[in-house]
Amino acid sequence: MDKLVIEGGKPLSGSIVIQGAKNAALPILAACLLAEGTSTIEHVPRLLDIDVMLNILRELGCRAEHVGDTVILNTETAHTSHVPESLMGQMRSSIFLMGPLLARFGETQVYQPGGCAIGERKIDLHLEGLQALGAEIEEIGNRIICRADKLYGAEIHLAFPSVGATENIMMAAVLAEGRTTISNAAREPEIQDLQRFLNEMGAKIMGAGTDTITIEGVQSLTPCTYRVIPDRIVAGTIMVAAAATRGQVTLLNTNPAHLSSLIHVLRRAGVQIAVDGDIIKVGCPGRPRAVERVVTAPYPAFPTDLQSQVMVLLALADGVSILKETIFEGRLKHVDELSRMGADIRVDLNSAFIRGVPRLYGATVEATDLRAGAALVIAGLAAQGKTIVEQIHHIDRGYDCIETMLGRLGARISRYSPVPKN
Ligand SMILES: CC(=O)N[C@H]1[C@@H](OP(=O)(O)OP(=O)(O)OC[C@H]2O[C@@H](n3ccc(=O)[nH]c3=O)[C@H](O)[C@@H]2O)O[C@H](CO)[C@@H](O)[C@@H]1O
Ligand SMILES: C=C(OP(=O)(O)O)C(=O)O
Repeated sequence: MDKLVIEGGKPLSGSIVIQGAKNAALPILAACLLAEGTSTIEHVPRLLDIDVMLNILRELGCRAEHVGDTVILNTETAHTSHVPESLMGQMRSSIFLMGPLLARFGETQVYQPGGCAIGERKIDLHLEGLQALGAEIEEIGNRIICRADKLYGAEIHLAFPSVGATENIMMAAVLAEGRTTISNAAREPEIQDLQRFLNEMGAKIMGAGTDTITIEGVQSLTPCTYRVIPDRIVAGTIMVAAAATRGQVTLLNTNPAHLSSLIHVLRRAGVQIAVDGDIIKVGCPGRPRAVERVVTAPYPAFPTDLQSQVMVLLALADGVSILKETIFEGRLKHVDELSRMGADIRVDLNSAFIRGVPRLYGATVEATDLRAGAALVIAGLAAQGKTIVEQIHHIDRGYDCIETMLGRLGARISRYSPVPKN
């Protein structure tokens, strides 16, 4: 198993171009199935999750190439709507295939998706949405069989603004007969990106970015060329790393509007941030201040995917902060690892009470999930001494060579791969 070895204590400095968004690219790649032919998707990061998505698409009969950051995907040859269990289990985003496969083939067989162990992560809202469009769903153990000779537009109210359920319903409804309305829809920027992509293929969708999305079904879609938005979570991770190491970093190719809740929190912590078009400059010359209360919630509120990274900054801040996680019930596992590095954090239910310490100390720690892993890397960069982060396959799901990216900013970080046995 690969590990990251970090010599901490060096402020990050320099500039960096932000990769394309994993959480936008994954549903867009699945949505390519809706149009038979070759789509070209640009700005697709090179990540484990993207590899898994492309492998699933190949298994379905598509031809997929990932050259640089461009994916060329021919879906014309797709011949099955059955996703193998072993591939479904490799990530959460495999569930995005359900809507497009149902819309294209009139039936699909999938399994419960895998992914990071950050909570129960049910898929009931996905299934209820597809049922409302006319699908019959049979669950046999882990297996889910979904059938609909035809899909019909419907009014769907989500009990919770689930990102994945909103996207799956959009993808299924796009070829349904009539109008679908999703109320209490998720408003994340990745949903707006999916709307833009589907509309580019000929769909008629309005309202992404608000809590009501309207989809007028169309007969067919045409493949297109599309560029994925920048990854706001990777950008946010770098911003926090710059602040935690008291460095000075310029981020290029960002969408600052997508980061406004983080920018607000960082400014409250005393971090200096300047925004100019798609450029964000972050500097933190002194010790950050505690932030009384940060609560994760659906967009545009503070994102759960940046909770663990910001915890590291608050662990080093002057004073006591409270960080409350409201999206995933199991997303505070990094607290134990940060405590091993000297952080003073107490967890009560879904809230972390963080008493800032002047410094963290290097230790051997384990990434328990993707963003927890990113947080431990930030902690290692800011800490005194050597940190070894294990189980970094989680990090590789979402960051395109994190060590190269941080190395360009002056970080002393390297990947250790065990020598293969003969
Ligand atoms: C690939 C992708 O885009 N992943 C993101 C997506 O995940 P994902 O789409 O899985 O997140 P959701 O918004 O669906 O989940 C949010 C909450 O709703 C619950 N829920 C969800 C669906 C459902 O059918 N039933 C149900 O109860 C989940 O258990 C969780 O507690 O949004 C999350 C919340 O912003 C992010 O952390 C993930 O990075
Ligand atoms: C939780 C995440 O991803 P996924 O939904 O793919 O598990 C994430 O990107 O932080």
